[in-house]
Amino acid sequence: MAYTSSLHLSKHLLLPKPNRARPSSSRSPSFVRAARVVDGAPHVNGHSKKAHNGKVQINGAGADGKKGAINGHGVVNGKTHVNGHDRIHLSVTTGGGGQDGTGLRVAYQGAPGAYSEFAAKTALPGCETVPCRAFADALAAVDRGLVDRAILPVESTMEGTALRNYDLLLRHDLVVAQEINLFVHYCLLAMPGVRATEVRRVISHPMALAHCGRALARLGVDREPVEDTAGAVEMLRSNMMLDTAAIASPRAADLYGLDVLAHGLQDESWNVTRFLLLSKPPSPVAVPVDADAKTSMVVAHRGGSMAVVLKVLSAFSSRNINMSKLEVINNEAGVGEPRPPVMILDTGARGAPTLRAFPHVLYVDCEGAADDPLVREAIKEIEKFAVFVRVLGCYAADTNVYDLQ
Ligand SMILES: O=C(O)C(=O)C[C@]1(C(=O)O)C=C[C@@H](O)C=C1
Repeated sequence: MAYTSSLHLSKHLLLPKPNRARPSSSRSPSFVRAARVVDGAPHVNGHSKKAHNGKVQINGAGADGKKGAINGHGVVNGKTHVNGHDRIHLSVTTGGGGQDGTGLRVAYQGAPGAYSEFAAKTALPGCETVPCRAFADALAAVDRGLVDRAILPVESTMEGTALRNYDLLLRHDLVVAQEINLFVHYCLLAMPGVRATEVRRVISHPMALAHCGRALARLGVDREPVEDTAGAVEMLRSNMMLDTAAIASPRAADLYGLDVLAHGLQDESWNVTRFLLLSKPPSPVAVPVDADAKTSMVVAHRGGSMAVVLKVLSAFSSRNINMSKLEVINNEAGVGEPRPPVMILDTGARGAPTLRAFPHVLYVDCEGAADDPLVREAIKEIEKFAVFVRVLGCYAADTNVYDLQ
């Protein structure tokens, strides 16, 4: 049987902790933190709103997504909000997310205007972004030393872990240097003058189509996946497609001069994607002394029972180490429709790094630095019963969620 189960996370994605003071950067005024948390509830524009069912409200978009909506279609500032979410307006202007990116080249999948590009610019203000046809090309560009970093989306609040991107990451001798969480606000874009009623087909990245499934069903349009959201917009523009719309960011609309037919197309109002910035080892970024560290690893085991999951949990919990992600992958051969085993580059292998196949794998993120004595002990304990452990990186935990303005 092939299955994945995920106990991950996203406490961090959903409920970011109060932020340590970071210097704001004037270099990237277009990115803001989307939510700050005080007392465990996200604050947007200084308002903390918790719905009666414990879900978070943003700018009045209720947990049922219906506030301000007429037949599920809200209209705010004259724009249609298909899923009833108000467009999120933020007044928190704390600047870019991370380190100075001046002089750094960051590869991303897609055309200019893709969410990955925004995430890279937020994480490394001032960096030069390098578009690539596919994520594999972006990672290969780091491998070959053509760029300094690649950016890879690895999970989203709506879809969980992006397994295909993890597969890619594990095949390379790269380390996680930084993380960044981006609020993903989807718009429906069309050629200037095209009306919503004229749209027969919607094109976008498969993840964007999945995140907007309910809205697209309501619109009753055909869906076609393409490589990335901004690529879809570029395609509309260059082919002058008048019966087709694209799902992409409001920034992509500005960049390519398209009309925004609707905002807030995502099925869930709280739609956050987590990206990792990857570099060649050793990581060029030291975790600042005043920052919380996070360590990501992959653990391969013999399978046969879920007891190993409990052992991993116990290795961390017995040392009071918090885990922020645990993804369980079991790809057994011969039953049902198996997924192929996970291929992991064994970077510690004698001689050249070797690709090894593992059907039973766990993806783990924990709080703490890889060289913290307790984290080291936990990993040593796991190594006793695991077949293979590879630390993917140790980096500063960034619990902020950033938004495009
Ligand atoms: O197509 C883009 O714009 C991307 O950056 C890729 C991607 C993804 O692969 O998840 C990134 C964020 C959004 O969730 C949608 C698509």
